Amino acid sequence: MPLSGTSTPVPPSSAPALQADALCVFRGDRLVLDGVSLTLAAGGALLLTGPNGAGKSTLLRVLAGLRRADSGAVLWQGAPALADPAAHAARVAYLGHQDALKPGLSVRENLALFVSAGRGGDRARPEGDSLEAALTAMDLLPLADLPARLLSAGQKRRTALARVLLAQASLWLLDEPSLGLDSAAIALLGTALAQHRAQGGLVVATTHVPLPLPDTTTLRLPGAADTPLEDTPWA
Ligand SMILES: Nc1ncnc2c1ncn2[C@@H]1O[C@H](COP(=O)(O)OP(=O)(O)OP(=O)(O)O)[C@@H](O)[C@H]1O
Repeated sequence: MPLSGTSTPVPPSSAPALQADALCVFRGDRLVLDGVSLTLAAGGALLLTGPNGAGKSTLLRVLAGLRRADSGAVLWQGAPALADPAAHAARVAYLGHQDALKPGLSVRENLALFVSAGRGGDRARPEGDSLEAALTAMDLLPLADLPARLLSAGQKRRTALARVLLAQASLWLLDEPSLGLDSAAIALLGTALAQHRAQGGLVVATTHVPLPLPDTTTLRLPGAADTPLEDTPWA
């Protein structure tokens, strides 16, 4: 059954910043996404929920341009988003399940490598100050000179989130961003999300737990065996 999630209404004259129309994706012989549509205006946030295997990460990767849909379209400001893959990559900051850090490089070196590789960025290029600001925003200054291989899971996640801040991209696509974070780090994530949205940035995030993200729309993907929480034997 086709699904759709729509953020706060936008004036009819202006196209939503991000739009997906009737996306269908097969994985193997299973139709994982069956006509999924969504719209998101500047400053908006969309939560993708649903059971394991429902297709949340798949949808996020399609929106990021990392995976092709079998049918349907992704639009940015009303135009096909993936017609120019480099332009789309520049407007996207993607956080996957893997934190993808170089284990032998320090936290600061990992972030500096990301900046020097020119990753992301449809906004002003980050300067050295931005790197320190990203470290501060994720409370990483005390860890900045530690090799990434020595970080805990939550510390690695905070480093990956600092990289999202550094990308200076309009569209944040976050796969379970709070995974492994303690309550203090979740509060930092909430602040970063709010600042991004206040500047007109967009957020699409998958999650199994509540996130510090007010005024969101939720799109629940049903998956193969969708059991409402209240119907489970332990609820
Ligand atoms: N490489 C692959 N080949 C075939 N099927 C795959 C592949 N990777 C994932 N899938 C299937 O695609 C479906 C959707 O996976 P996806 O990772 O998008 O789900 P999800 O909603 O993000 O799950 P979770 O909540 O566990 O993170 C699952 O049924 C999964 O088994």
